[in-house]
Amino acid sequence: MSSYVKSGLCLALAALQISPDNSRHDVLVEAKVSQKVVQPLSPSNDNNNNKPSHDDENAAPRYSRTEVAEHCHYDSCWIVVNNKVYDVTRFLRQHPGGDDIILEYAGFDATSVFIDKGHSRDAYEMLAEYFIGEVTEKDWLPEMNCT
Ligand code: HEM
Repeated sequence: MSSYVKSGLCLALAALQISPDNSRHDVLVEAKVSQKVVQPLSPSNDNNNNKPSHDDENAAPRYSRTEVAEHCHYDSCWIVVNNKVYDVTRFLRQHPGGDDIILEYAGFDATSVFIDKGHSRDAYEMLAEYFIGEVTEKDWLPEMNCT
């Protein structure tokens, strides 16, 4: 698939808020259908309780899921895990599970798959190195437990 076509596809799926494996879609639809605001769960730090403050000028950059979806390429690969945005472009070639498996989720929410694969503590620590910001509050999804 050409990168031009893939870009378009990523953006279209992002507009519909659908992950490649559809795993996080139900959560969002359920939250919207029940007209409940998704709990404003803070993207907690892996050390926990480092809640972002809106007044904090040094707060991490915020990205909408549509912005994240633009980074769905080998040359620019962002993923979301628990409402945090990671630029894992530099890591693709180092990934023990191969680059393809991450690229499937490039531009998308990879929370379920990252956690379900049972990554080690080391993997979580590595992930933290690629943190670049947080998802904008309107696009937050309920967090999943990492343990
Ligand atoms: C995007 C979703 C991802 C998927 C689906 C995925 C999947 C996998 C799989 C299947 C393995 C096992 C490889 C094997 O048995 O040989 C693995 C291992 C590993 N992955 Fe990922 N991975 C993802 C993202 C990441 C990210 C973003 C990082 C860190 C920045 C990472 C770090 C590691 C590490 C360190 C291992 C070695 C085993 C461990 O320490 O847990 N992975 N991954």
